[in-house]
Order: sequence, then structure tokens, then C-alpha cells
Amino acid sequence: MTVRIGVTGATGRMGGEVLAAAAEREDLEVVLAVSRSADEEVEGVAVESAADLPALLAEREPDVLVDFTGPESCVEYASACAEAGVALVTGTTGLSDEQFDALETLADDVPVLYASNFSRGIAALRRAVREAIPALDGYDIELTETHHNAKRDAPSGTALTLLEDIDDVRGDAERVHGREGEAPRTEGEIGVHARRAGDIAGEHEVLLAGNHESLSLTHRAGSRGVFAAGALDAAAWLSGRDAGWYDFTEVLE
Ligand SMILES: NC(=O)c1ccc[n+]([C@@H]2O[C@H](COP(=O)([O-])OP(=O)(O)OC[C@H]3O[C@@H](n4cnc5c(N)ncnc54)[C@H](O)[C@@H]3O)[C@@H](O)[C@H]2O)c1
Ligand SMILES: O=C(O)C1=N[C@H](C(=O)O)CCC1
Repeated sequence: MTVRIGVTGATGRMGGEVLAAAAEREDLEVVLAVSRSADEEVEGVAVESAADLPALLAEREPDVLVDFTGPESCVEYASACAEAGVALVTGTTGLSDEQFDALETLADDVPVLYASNFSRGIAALRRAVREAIPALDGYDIELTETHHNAKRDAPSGTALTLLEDIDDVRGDAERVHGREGEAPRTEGEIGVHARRAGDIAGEHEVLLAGNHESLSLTHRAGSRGVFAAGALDAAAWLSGRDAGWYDFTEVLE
């Protein structure tokens, strides 16, 4: 059965990637694309005004809405989905704790799948990090992420997810965001570094060092297409499921 999808942020970098990737798939049909700046075509799809989203959801009846926008719009669109009974896949990062709480509450009404990163490589990196930490007890950990020069939030959503993974395995640690001046490392702290340059799609490195050795676990996205493909796989998987909060790792099981 073809899954009917809607796309928000259609004129954005990820919105365009999602529309381009969806056009190549036979299991999905784009029935709706919206953006703050309407009246454009993206990848041959007419982009309508995001202000009309509630009415458009009722009229076009997508099974799943795919959202890569900003934190405020993500919660607003999730709320429209809950109202219309439409499932939501979102990869929007930079959400506050309150905004995550709001999304989780809306997941009582419709299926919501959130992932800070929709690449399979990052899913594998997360597993590798969870395995490496207990094997390298007491080693220093530094996390570095690098993204294009238009990225708004820092550290990246993926970096925050990796930090949560590290805390889960090793217990909560102090996070030191960059260093300047007299700033020697304290035991157990995690250095967090965010670089912004050019059009880099996304790089994450977890460095573990101690005992006269170091282990660097690094993922590099070759293009945004990898995130779009993962989000569409998530949309196909989520369609028809019960209301609830879902994770990308469940899609990959
Ligand atoms: N989870 C992942 O795998 C993944 C991958 C790439 C990007 N992202 C995240 O996706 C989001 C979008 O990234 P992008 O590079 O496409 O950004 P972008 O700026 O190119 O596009 C964002 C789109 O959302 C719209 N938008 C932004 N704020 C809005 C608001 N308040 N109200 C209505 N519309 C709004 C913009 O008009 C634009 O169309 C970011 O949070 C980014 O971190 C996640
Ligand atoms: O380009 C972005 O913005 C990305 N955002 C996600 C994050 O914040 O982790 C995933 C990688 C690309």
C-alpha cells in the first residue's frame, strides 16, 4: 500500500532533500508540501502555505507528516497532526526540554517518531560508543561535531544524543563546551566542540584517550540524502501504528 506523506519546511535544505528522495520511491506518495514561503515549486511539487496546514491535513489526509523545520514550528505542526490524526516523523533539532515534553504529550494521540539523526551510520556509531566506553574505563572523552555554516543550533542534536548515550553508560558527567585560557581538563569531564564551515552535511567524532592510546569513532554524512532516506524509511514504518513515542532504532530492528 502506498503511504501518503506531507512535508513541512519544503523550501528548506532538508525539505528539498525529502521531496527529491520521495520522488524516487514507489512505496510513498507526496500529497502535501508546505513552507512559510509558499508559491514555489520544489522538486516539481507545489509548495503551499504552512499557515493553512490544519485545513490541508484535513483535506489531503496524509498518513504521515515529515518535518525538518525549527523547534517552534515543529511543536506547532505536531499539534496540527494530533488534531488531524496524522502521524509525525520529525528530525528537527534544537528543541528545549519543554518542547520535547509537548511532543511527548501529543504522542498520546498520534504516533510520533523523533530522531536527531536519520542515518544508519549514526545508529551504528551510537552502538559502538556504548560498547567502547566500558571497555576503556577511565579514558578521557571528547566529542566534536562539524556542520555547514548555516546551522542554527549548537551542539548538534546528534551530539546531544551521543552525550545522553555516554551519560547512560558512564553516569552523568560535566560537559565543557570549548576551552579558553587557564582551563586544564578535570577528571571525568566531556569536552564538547562545535565547528561550522562551508556546506559540511554532518560529522561527529567521539574520541576516547588514555593508557598511551586513543580511539576515534567518527561518522561523516556524504550528503543530506542519507538523512532524507532514513526519514522516509521511518515514515513508511510509522504509518498505521498506534499512537505513541517511537525511536529510529526501532525502524532499523
Ligand atoms: N534528524 C536529522 O537527521 C537531521 C538532518 C538534517 C537536519 N536536521 C534538522 O532539521 C532542521 C532543518 O534543517 P535544514 O538544514 O533543512 O534548515 P533550513 O533552514 O534549510 O530549512 C528549515 C525550513 O523550515 C522552515 N522554518 C524554520 N523555522 C520555522 C518556523 N518557526 N516556522 C515555520 N517554518 C519554519 C524554513 O522556512 C525552512 O523551509 C534543523 O533543526 C536541523 O538540525 C535534522
Ligand atoms: O544540517 C543539520 O542541521 C543537521 N542536523 C542534525 C543534528 O543537529 O544533529 C543532524 C545532522 C545534520
